[in-house]
Amino acid sequence: MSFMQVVDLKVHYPIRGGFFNSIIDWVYAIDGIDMELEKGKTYGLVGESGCGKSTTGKAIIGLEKITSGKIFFEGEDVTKERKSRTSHFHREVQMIFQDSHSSLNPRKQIRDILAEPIRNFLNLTPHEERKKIDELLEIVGLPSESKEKYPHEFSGGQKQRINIARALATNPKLIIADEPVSALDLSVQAQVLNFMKDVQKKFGLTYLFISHDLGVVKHMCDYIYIMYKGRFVECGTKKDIYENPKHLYTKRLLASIPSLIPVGREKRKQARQEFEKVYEQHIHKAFDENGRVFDLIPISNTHYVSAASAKEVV
Ligand SMILES: Nc1ncnc2c1ncn2[C@@H]1O[C@H](COP(=O)(O)OP(=O)(O)OP(=O)(O)O)[C@@H](O)[C@H]1O
Repeated sequence: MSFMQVVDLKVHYPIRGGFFNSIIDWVYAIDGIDMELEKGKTYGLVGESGCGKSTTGKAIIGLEKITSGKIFFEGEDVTKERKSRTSHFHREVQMIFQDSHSSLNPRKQIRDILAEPIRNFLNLTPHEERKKIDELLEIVGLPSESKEKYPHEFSGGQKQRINIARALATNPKLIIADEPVSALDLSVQAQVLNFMKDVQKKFGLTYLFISHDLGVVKHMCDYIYIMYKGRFVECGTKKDIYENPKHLYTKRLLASIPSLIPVGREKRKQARQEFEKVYEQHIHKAFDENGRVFDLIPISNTHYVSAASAKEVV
């Protein structure tokens, strides 16, 4: 039994028009995709804007109406609409979105934001609930006093940590992360990505990581699906995709990353030597939330990772 399986999934949106507002055409947002996710791994879903990535995430979690196909979670058929899915599914599968700000209710204190999923899914006493909220804040590296505050009192990176804390509140097994760092400043992106990796290790989470950025996906994912116009044109391990891309579209996407981390053993060796030489010039200093300095290195035009993990990859 696979952890999660998506079979021939289609989501088609009708386009209405004319005098009677009848259906005049269809958008084939997802047009027959198959996926198989294994527990504890990170899967990347990559492609350019409009190719159907977000629709895939939303269809899996039940926020989009499925035209046809099947979704199985731990052997259970969960293809039906979200409201008809079991509370087991709602508890075990969570989603975080790009816009960390608008996904937090500005009128609620952090304590109430985190209490909501706890009250919906876990049967805790008020004392246990308070303890759980403190634990969640500790996991995401925020001080306990944060629970008295409101979302506007936090930075973008801290807000995304609160979103992650909320997603973790129900002890999920799968987190679908839709562009979780693309709205954040570059130095904060690396912090949040590395933090997500730590949380994954700690709780054995599976991630479905949606991104248009192959640099970020390379840093995060074990297995990658390349999406183009509602279909997968290629899928494979990180090594398959980056070292031996088959489809022209994947090659084009890869070519668009001016990467410091090239493909192929020989080239990597050269790059390591080069890396050591130019390390000092490429390094960017950043500060974490506790004011500690750390080094960042660019992996694409728009994304940075910590220099320590870039060294590992090169
Ligand atoms: N509710 C809707 N009604 C009609 N068309 C839609 C709807 N939602 C999405 N679409 C269309 O479906 C296609 C896929 O959209 P989707 O948001 O999944 O793409 P994406 O790959 O996530 O893009 P981005 O990276 O820009 O978020 C697009 O052509 C989009 O315009």
